[in-house]
Amino acid sequence: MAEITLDTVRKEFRDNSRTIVAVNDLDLTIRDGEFLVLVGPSGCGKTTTLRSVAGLEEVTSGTITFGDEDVTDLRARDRDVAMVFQNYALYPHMNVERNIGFGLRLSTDFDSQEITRRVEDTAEMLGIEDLLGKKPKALSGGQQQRVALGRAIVRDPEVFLMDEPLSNLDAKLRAQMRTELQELQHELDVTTVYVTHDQTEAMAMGDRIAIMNDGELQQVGTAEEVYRTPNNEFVANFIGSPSINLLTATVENDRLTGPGGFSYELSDPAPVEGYDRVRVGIRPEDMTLVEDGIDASVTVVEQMGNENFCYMEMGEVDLTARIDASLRPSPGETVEFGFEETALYLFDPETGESLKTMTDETDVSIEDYVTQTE
Ligand SMILES: Nc1ncnc2c1ncn2[C@@H]1O[C@H](COP(=O)(O)OP(=O)(O)OP(=O)(O)O)[C@@H](O)[C@H]1O
Repeated sequence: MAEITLDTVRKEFRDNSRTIVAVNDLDLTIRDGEFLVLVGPSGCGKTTTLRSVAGLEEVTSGTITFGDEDVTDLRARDRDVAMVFQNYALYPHMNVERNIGFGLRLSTDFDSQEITRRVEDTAEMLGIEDLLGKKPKALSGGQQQRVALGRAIVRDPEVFLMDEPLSNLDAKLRAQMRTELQELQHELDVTTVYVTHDQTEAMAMGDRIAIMNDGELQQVGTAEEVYRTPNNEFVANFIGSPSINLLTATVENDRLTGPGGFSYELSDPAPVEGYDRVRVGIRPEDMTLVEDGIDASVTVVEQMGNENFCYMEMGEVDLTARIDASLRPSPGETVEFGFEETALYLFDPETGESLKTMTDETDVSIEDYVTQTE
């Protein structure tokens, strides 16, 4: 087991005469035994960060340590890590047993009895002991993914690194494998870094989530922390599905005034003191339709089964509210919406920094959130 520390890790690529900063002085600690999910939009530097931890990229500057050991200059094969990629990279001509044992056979550390024992134990752990004689092409996507995992587990590494390992699976299997992988990781207690661009997957799986944008770490925290107390507008907007509603409002005394008649009097104006403009965020799940709220015009209502998504316009701002399944306003109808002030997010209009610490007083738990949005 190992705690992984990235200290001011920077990775630049040269592309013709241009310098691309893929990872910009990243500080991050992954705790011993933790399942940390690295998430962010395409090109934000997730894979480069993971490959740097693996030793597959040489960092431009900064240090990476596993426990007390500085591994920055160690080659990949001298770091005790196992990687699982989205393309399973199984050897097509080898059966499952040989695929799982391949890495062990290359090493001089294991005799054939030990290899057989380890492969059988791993296959049993993954529920694929009946498939040991089969070739990859005879396996389903989920089974192939288990074999790829088996190849990583069998080595009993200090660190697991996974890059979108479930992205080739269909939605149902992906959801099932998420749970299995999480259970397995907790059972094995191996420090794990898991990369995905899917925030729902990140929320569902990570002990903690590290959100990156443009090579920079935006926030690290539990699902609940990044959802309820985002550091900035980027995190608030990236986490949540459908996305948070955002608008710019002017501030006059205690009153926020925005597009299309948005008007709201803050009972606690302290966060916006000194601002004449702020960015306001309201999560779709924090909005309710009420009788004496703020006007918006309904455009579409999407029925989701256990609830409805109500899409609306308020001046030039598009809004989404998650409303009760029994409520079905008609397109074109003017409705009124409300929210609790504690559920309001406020951001600096220039820097995007959060202006308030959210309190967790709304009734949507993270568990509800994850199941509802799948
Ligand atoms: N070998 C390379 N040479 C030049 N530029 C690179 C190289 N590898 C990555 N980059 C650039 O570095 C930045 C970060 O890329 P990276 O693959 O780490 O992002 P990512 O968040 O993993 O994206 P995705 O989710 O699309 O895989 C991008 O701008 C990418 O184009």
